[in-house]
Amino acid sequence: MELPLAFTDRTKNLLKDEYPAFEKALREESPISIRLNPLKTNSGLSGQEQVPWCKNGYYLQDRPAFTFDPRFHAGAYYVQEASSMFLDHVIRQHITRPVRYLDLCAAPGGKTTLALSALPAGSLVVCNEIVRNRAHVLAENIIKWGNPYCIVTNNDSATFNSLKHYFDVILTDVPCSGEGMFRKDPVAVQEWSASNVGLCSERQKEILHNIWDALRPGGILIYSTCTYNTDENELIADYIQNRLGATPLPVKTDPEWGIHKELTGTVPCYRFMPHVTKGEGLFMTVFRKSESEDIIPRERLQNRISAKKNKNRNGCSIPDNIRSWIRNNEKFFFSSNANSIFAFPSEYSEDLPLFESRTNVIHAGIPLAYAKGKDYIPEHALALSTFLNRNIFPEEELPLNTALSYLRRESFQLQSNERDYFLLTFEGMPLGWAKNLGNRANNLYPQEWRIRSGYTPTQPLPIAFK
Ligand SMILES: C[S@@+](CC[C@H](N)C(=O)[O-])C[C@H]1O[C@@H](n2cnc3c(N)ncnc32)[C@H](O)[C@@H]1O
Repeated sequence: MELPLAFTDRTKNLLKDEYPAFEKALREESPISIRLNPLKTNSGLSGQEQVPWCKNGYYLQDRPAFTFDPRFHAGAYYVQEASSMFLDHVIRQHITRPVRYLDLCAAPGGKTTLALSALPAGSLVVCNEIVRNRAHVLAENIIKWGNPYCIVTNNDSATFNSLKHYFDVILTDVPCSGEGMFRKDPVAVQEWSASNVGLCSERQKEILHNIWDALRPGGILIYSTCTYNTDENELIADYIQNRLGATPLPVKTDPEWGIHKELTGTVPCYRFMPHVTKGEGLFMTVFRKSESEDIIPRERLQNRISAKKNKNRNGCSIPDNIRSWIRNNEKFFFSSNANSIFAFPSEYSEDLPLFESRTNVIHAGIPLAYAKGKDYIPEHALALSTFLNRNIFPEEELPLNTALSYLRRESFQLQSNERDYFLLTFEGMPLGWAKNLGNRANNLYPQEWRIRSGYTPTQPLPIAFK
């Protein structure tokens, strides 16, 4: 790896005596890590080292071909770089009651799926991505994770400006110059320039201004980047303190984790660098918004919208049998939209219409079914939802080869002759639906999610759940 000269000059200045160790570590292999979905796997991983700052994070010894593991497609785990999992520690330390949480720059969804597992149960997560095709990848990962307390939007950060004091917590995992990805991604090295660092830091300030009003007084802001320079890190932390008037919120950490403290200024910052921490580059700092402003009651925002939008909810005619497709259905409200039926947690029945009217919602709650003629076809998201009622549909467990054929959307046959919608599983985990016609089955796996490679592994899967 040929590092840009301006980068080495700047970083030598910053790290001083530590620089040689840092550069040496940049030339070493990146550790591989995954984070388990506690709602889909209630165990740990056998024989693997745990990521110390994340309850469900594990290092792997090698990089398996995740694409050919059906459990990956079932949402049993997310492949995430270990340093990023520090968010788990921050959330568990500072957030103890259910919150309304915004993940502003969320695709592909690593930190969103983490928050969905780490936040107190009953929290609502709104995750947003500005780039349209990345927003769809985000929605795919949220659907696989299977937690219904989530809304996915595709908007510019300025859109959130009007939701004054709505969120209790906002994570801004901002676009940055990506120095922390140099070891994993050669493109990040090629695209780096000192002028881009300047552009990134201006954009970061603009993003922070855009969402600042949406955070309630007393609410928490988590700011993170995956870069090393201070322009996008400590200097932005100073800016949040001095220009936005926020108070830094220290995070207790274990010295054994090797987290580096701030390199300039006095705001407590948490720096992950490969010569001291086992992971890629990450910077994180946490603030509390001052309580001095009067809080705008959330109801005031909601009432303007919800009366009209909610007219059709709950009361609309949803067939009872479809309501029974999810567990604890008394905790959800049901709604239909064109030919589709979906469910959303009742305690947020006033919130969804707000987002539907102010943002571009591309996924919310649990899509249940869509009407085709007289038939209701179960949605793929229902198969992957952690609220799916497993007593409704017949199931068939697939061996590895057939599971991979199914995930490639190839045609295949089921053991059963029963004509019905079948839930297909691998090691007991739902993968999706097939409509069994007796002599053959229609593969209902989403076309755009299918595995595009014909390769089938011959070795047993290298990840062993306990
Ligand atoms: C560091 S990545 C987010 C990674 C994500 N949080 C995760 O953990 O998987 C930053 C994201 O910000 C998005 N982005 C780019 N420009 C933006 C802007 N002006 N405002 C908000 N987000 C932006 C990028 O498309 C990218 O998906």
